[in-house]
Amino acid sequence: MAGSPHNQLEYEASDDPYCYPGTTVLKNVPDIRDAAALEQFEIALTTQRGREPFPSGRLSATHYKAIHRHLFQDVYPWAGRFRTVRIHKGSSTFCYPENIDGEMRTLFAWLRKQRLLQDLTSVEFATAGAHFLAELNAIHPFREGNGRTQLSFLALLATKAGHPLRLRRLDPATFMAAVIESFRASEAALAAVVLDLIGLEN
Ligand SMILES: Nc1ncnc2c1ncn2[C@@H]1O[C@H](COP(=O)(O)OP(=O)(O)OP(=O)(O)O)[C@@H](O)[C@H]1O
Repeated sequence: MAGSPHNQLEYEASDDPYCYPGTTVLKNVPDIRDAAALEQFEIALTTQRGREPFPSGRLSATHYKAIHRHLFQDVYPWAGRFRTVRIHKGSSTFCYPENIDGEMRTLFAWLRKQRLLQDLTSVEFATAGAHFLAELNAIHPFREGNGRTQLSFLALLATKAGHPLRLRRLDPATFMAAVIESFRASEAALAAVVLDLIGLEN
């Protein structure tokens, strides 16, 4: 999450049109050319935007884009728009750009069919919420900012479903390990993290 070490987690992309030529620094609104300075700016501005009310919506794919746009509007000119390049992290290759729109439609149709995960027990919500997060992460629709958008959206979903998240309990390293595990093998660890965030009170 914001502030996590980016060393081996950085996207690897050659000739990435999102970056300044010959660098891995993403082109950005204030035209910052230094990676560390950009990271600091990004954390500061997205934290500030994260404290503001989020755009309202129907918890749809369009709403998901609006949340990314809200968080990253000061940082990236493409905030709120799906990526057009292939990306991977470590050994995980995310959805090819030509399939993102269709995969997002399929995932959000599933979410609607599941009635936005309402009327579920805590354990049921955690299991379904983890599946939703795992799928979202496998799609990774944005060039940057997927983690923060995933969690912001899950928090909205959880509140609407009556299981508000206590995000102060989130341990970024545990969360990331569980997300990576969900990509490779099992969603169980991620469900346990979500359950811990909502508690067992209902
Ligand atoms: N090797 C990996 N395989 C699958 N998912 C990964 C891997 N490494 C990190 N992730 C997940 O990718 C998401 C982060 O994506 P991205 O870097 O686009 O978001 P961010 O908001 O910019 O970063 P962060 O979440 O670190 O603040 C997190 O959910 C993280 O757990």
